[in-house]
Amino acid sequence: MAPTPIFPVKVGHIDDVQELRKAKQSNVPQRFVRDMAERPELATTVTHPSDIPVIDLSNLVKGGKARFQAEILKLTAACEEWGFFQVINHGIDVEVLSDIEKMAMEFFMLPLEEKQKYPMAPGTVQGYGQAFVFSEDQKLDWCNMFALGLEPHYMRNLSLWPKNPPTFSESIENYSREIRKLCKSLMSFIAVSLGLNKDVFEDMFGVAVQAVRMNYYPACPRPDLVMGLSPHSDGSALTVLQQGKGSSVGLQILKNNTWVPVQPIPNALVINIGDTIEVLTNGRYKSVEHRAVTNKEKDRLSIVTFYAPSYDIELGPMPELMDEKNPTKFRRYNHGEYSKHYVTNKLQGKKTLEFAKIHPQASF
Ligand SMILES: O=C(O)CCC(=O)C(=O)O
Ligand SMILES: [Fe+2]
Repeated sequence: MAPTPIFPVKVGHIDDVQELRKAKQSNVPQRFVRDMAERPELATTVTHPSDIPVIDLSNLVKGGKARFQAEILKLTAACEEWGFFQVINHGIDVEVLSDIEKMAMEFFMLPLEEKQKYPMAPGTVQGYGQAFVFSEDQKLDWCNMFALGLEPHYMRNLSLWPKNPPTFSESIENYSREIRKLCKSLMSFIAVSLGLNKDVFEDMFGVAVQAVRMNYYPACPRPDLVMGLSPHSDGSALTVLQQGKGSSVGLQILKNNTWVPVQPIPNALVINIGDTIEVLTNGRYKSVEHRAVTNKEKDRLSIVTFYAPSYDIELGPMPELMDEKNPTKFRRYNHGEYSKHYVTNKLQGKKTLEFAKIHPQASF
């Protein structure tokens, strides 16, 4: 079952951040100003970019036994300790990556009236606007999004694309096909890293759902007061994130209570573990909270693909990964229901995973 819109929701007036940027004001409207505790504290963020693991996919795909084993160990550590890594030598043509970026920027640079022909309704992540806004008093992110729920039949959703010239359809089709291949291959290596059969996820997921979201963060006069994208974990199994060339550094992940920026590596893709893998592995690999911050001078683009099981699939921790010392932490549930829960709640750290958590009963 695919996520369905919920109505009616009163979200109040939502300023378009690109239009605010064009107006060149030195301040930001109150609805974007975070309460003290939620402000990004840009000055105190650590910068150890080299800490975030880098996985060389070529070692896994064609590396020979020794290199394969060594890279699998790196992957295990990356998933266990970080939940995030950057993948290099992923085999995706740089043109495929640059095409989608170009196309996304062309879209965001269209006049507002054009973009608003594809409005994002509350409770869906489809079209242009601000997702995850559900009340009039909710603070807004300094971000514009354009999202396409691609599922397996993504052509259907391409009609959303303005003008839809063949090159646009082609770029997004190529991109999605390549990212799907990458996700399948990463899922198989993740299975191996857990000591499982390499096809276990592929067999379990059915026809995997894929959605792409393009996030555009215009430069902001007060990056210290606003959030580009609120802290959250992803509801997917795996997320593939492309940071736009020449964009400002904006993605940060929460590690040991500190926000660590992810420095873009040219042509690398950022991968992160989503809630679904956390559930399947009974918490061995965790989805990690992340957020985006803005920059005073530079804008930023990210293109994000969420890869998840088919909506009909029932999920829960895998028996192979549980034992007496590691009893079940999550209940079984239908993945479509989880997705619906995810898109109909505001982004708030790892709160959405509460949906699946089992809280041990006090025994009497
Ligand atoms: O723009 C980014 O780097 C973060 C995007 C993200 O986390 C998301 O779209 O889920
Ligand atoms: Fe995310």
